[in-house]
Amino acid sequence: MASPPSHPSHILVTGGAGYIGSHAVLALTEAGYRVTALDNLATGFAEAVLAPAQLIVGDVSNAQLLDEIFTTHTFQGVMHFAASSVVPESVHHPLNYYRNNVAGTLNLLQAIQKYRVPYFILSSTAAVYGIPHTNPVVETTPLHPISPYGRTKIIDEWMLQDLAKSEPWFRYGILRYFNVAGGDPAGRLGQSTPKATHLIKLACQTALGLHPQLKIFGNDYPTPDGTGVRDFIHVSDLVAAHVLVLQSLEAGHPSDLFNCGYGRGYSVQEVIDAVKAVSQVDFSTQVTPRRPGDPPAVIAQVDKIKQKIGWQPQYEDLKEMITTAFRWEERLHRAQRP
Ligand SMILES: NC(=O)c1ccc[n+]([C@@H]2O[C@H](COP(=O)([O-])OP(=O)(O)OC[C@H]3O[C@@H](n4cnc5c(N)ncnc54)[C@H](O)[C@@H]3O)[C@@H](O)[C@H]2O)c1
Ligand SMILES: O=c1ccn([C@@H]2O[C@H](COP(=O)(O)OP(=O)(O)O[C@H]3O[C@H](CO)[C@H](O)[C@H](O)[C@H]3O)[C@@H](O)[C@H]2O)c(=O)[nH]1
Repeated sequence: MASPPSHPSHILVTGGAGYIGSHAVLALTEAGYRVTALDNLATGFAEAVLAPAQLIVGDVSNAQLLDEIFTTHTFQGVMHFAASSVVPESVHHPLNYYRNNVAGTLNLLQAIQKYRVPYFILSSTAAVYGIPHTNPVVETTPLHPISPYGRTKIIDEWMLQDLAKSEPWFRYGILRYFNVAGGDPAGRLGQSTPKATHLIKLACQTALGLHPQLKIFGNDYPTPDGTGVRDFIHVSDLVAAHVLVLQSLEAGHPSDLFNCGYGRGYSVQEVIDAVKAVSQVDFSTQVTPRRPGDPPAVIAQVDKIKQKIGWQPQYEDLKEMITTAFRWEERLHRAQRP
């Protein structure tokens, strides 16, 4: 982690009460930044915004609120995590996704233009690539999103790129996350997302007896063991990348776009075996048909982020990542028991 600057920049973190945003708030605070989170608590939790960061409860779509926030504070940068991000939900309610992810981001960018906030970091996603024909996926791989969610994130990327072309004082970093998992290794934060659909979180919940069994969505993929393969990145490594990208913009580097993963894949079966080993529970699984829209394998090419901003992951070990997720899930489980 970089040493704290002598005059801390003030960073606005939208979605700062959510899973990844709350870890970013913590990483920014530890790097010496002053942090304010803006979150409507749709899927986030006020207690996830750890002091001394401040939370403003409100919506990025509220232009009047943004006027108030940007006139009472001077921000040097914005990290924009606030979004809706459940792929199947985006298929059933596409306009809600365009409203929250596109209109919300547009509203925020209009305020950023009005108040001249120089640095912006966007949460994008591997979902912009759709079903990759080859792996690993490079940043220049053509974009073929297959869900409204993925399309809303491409539109966000385009808005940023066009704004930067028209405003020379404005620079951005776009981070395309692959599969994010785990929690703060010191146990202060984790993934509390309600109704999460993510494999590692669901497997940990199943190990704790919260689900009778874990479904394996297809074992007939053209992969070594037939189950889907994904590139899992620990949330603490991901938010460290955000801080480095922000610092590179502050140091004068140009706008850029980066994949965020580890460049290696684990299969669904390998993840399940690792969760069983960590939890020491041999929970039940059931193979079901493939989940519609799931690519067989998605693995990031991550040379660019390593070479350009010197990002070095610390938590690549799958069992270590799962251990942090499992410990957080145990804590949530204990807190919810009468
Ligand atoms: N979790 C992943 O695997 C993953 C992968 C790729 C990209 N992403 C992206 O990362 C970002 C964070 O995702 P997450 O997993 O932490 O999800 P999350 O749901 O935990 O966090 C999103 C946060 O944004 C808030 N929010 C949503 N709409 C808002 C609005 N209009 N105004 C203010 N706050 C609002 C929610 O209350 C929540 O706290 C999202 O942009 C998501 O698309 C996540
Ligand atoms: O109960 C489950 C849940 C998942 N899976 C499998 O596990 C793998 C990972 O699935 P996740 O739902 O955990 O993650 P996705 O790869 O579908 O999607 C995640 O990564 C995407 C980028 O690749 C998007 O960013 C998206 O928002 C984010 O949820 C897939 O092969 C899926 O079929 C199961 O077998 N059983």
